[in-house]
Amino acid sequence: MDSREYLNYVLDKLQERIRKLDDAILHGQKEIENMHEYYWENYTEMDQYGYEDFDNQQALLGQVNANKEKLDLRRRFKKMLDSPFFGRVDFIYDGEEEAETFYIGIGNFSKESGRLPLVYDWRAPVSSLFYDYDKGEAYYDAPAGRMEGEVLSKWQYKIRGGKMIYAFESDVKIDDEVLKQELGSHGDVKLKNIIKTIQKEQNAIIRNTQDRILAIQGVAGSGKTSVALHRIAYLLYHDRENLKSSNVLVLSPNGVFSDYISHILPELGEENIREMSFDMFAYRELRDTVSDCEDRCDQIEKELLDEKYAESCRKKQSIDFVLQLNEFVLGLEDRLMRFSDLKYKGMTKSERQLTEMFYYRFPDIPLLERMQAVMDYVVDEYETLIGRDLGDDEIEIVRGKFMKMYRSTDLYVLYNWFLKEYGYETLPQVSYEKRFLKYEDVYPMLYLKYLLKSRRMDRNIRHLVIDEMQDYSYMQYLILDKMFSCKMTILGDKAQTMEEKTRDVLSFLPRVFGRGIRKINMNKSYRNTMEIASYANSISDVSDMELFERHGKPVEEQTFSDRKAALEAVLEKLRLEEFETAAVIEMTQERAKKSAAYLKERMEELGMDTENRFSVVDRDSTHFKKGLTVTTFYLAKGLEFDQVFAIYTTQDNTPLHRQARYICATRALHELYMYEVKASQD
Ligand SMILES: Nc1ncnc2c1ncn2[C@@H]1O[C@H](COP(=O)(O)OP(=O)(O)OP(=O)(O)O)[C@@H](O)[C@H]1O
Repeated sequence: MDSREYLNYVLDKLQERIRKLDDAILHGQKEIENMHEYYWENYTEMDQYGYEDFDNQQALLGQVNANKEKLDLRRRFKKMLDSPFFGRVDFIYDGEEEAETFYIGIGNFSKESGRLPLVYDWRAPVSSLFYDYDKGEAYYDAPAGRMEGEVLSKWQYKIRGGKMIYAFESDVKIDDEVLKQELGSHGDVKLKNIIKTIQKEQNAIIRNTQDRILAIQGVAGSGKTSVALHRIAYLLYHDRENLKSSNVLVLSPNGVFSDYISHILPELGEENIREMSFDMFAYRELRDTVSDCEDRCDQIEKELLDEKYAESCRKKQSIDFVLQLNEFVLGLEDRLMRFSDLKYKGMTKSERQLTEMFYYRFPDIPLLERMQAVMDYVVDEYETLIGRDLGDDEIEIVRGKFMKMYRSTDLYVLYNWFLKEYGYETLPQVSYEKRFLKYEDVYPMLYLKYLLKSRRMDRNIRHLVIDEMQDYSYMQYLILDKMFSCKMTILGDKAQTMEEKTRDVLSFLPRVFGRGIRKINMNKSYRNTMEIASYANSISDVSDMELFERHGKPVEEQTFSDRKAALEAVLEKLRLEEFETAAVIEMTQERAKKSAAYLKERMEELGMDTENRFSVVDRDSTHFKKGLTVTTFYLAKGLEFDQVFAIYTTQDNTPLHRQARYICATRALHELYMYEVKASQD
């Protein structure tokens, strides 16, 4: 059967299965309704122990789940009606006479459940032949062992609306053609799935299951984020027993980024995963100590204005600072405690007895939790003696007596002791409501917290993805190591560090996570045209980057006498009819705000649709929209746009500004405009 016939055959079978599923789902829904009805009619008469009630509930739950599975399946098959497969491999197993044909698509599909697939999921073992080999000897690893043989041919297809647009036998060159088409297209607003064109080096990362921690240093646009998400989809597919979407957490830079990537997993047939920014997590963890904290955006804005500020921040995240905190906590054992005799009704313990217990019975319990352990022990002993449990009120009184033996349990106060002792400027001594923590102190305080109290690790998380790894400090990694002992995919690009110097976290990660970490480099860039990538690299002295051969317009550099003139030029060059996305990227929030106001007004004057095709992305934004986005370089990180207009002033010439320009430039897919504003005005 040739591939067109095969397509029709698969479409036919898909329709058939969808029809069957429709019936089964309807039947299931009726069943659920009947069960509900039965329950409400009979529940007063159900046996007094609740067994029947329980059985009914279980049966209902079972039916609901079964129906949900069918609904998911139907959704997948309906999606497959549009494009059931995109690839094919003809493979002859060693020792066999005839080749077998494997069609590859977004999900598995067979005529009936349990039958051999007509289409194989791109994550199935056999599908790796498609990504890893051209014609010739090949193998894949199946659950039963290694399957060796020869790839006789490989095909690629474009199918839309169930119609074959093209089909050709592919070799390396044509592979590149397809990739070029994919990369050259505009029409996607958010990050797209890349299953049709996953490259060999990317596939190795996606299918890596043996390493506990995978750290990927990849140049801008090399597909790190895409690969990390496809890797999660792959792991979910292969380890369904142990890994559910809810077990995966992405530490992402901000809410817009989360939205930008949010559809990929659902598109690949998986449920979405949880995401969170580390700053948000830190803020939540410190909420009972301080009433508010600065975040990374505040810090970058300050660093742009004052280079010295950056220095002080860096100092407080350094290895030396960590060592000082460790040393401080060692000394704190004595300094923090003031033991005294304890007496409550018949419960008595001398100062000496309590001291001994504190130091010798529970030495491994973190300092701020140890007194509770001593108390539990003493109370337990007393309750056995009197033959009854103490009431809640009594326990509270006893707890008060024990806790008084700490000079302070307030993390804010203890951190201040540390700052004073080691010669740093201390925090103002104010009440909780007025405690506002600068960004430079957020993670040191959190680190101190975890030295003094056991960390509350989320056991439910089995895989952690850390994107933009270069933005996390040594101290932040130590905290992450204390919180999570699960598998991790860590990815980033040292050239995109948002500081004056690039930060190569791979140099210290093994020190934090131990030897179980596997480092991988991705040097080929796919996002930008060659013109844009070469321009960007010249800003940041990046030289070890391989560029994908795709050409576009030259980068336009222009200097303007004032901001208004630059923004007018943006309006002139903006081509929202042709492109889906464009961005004006500014250095600071304040400037982004002003430019956004100007642009919005002017776009309205020009009759453009600002309601649907204009948005401002600031630190509170949670959505990424099509059209023109006005934002700052630090929020644009990780995103991409068809047209990018970077706007900066002549005075923006610190190393950090240079880094910022690099980040702006690498966001552009097709066209890049670098606009310098001459005057010192903002
Ligand atoms: N194999 C591929 N096939 C098709 N497109 C790809 C492939 N690899 C990467 N791309 C595209 O390249 C662009 C960059 O991908 P992605 O955002 O994942 O890279 P990144 O390394 O995380 O980038 P950055 O660090 O610069 O934000 C995206 O448009 C993505 O779809």
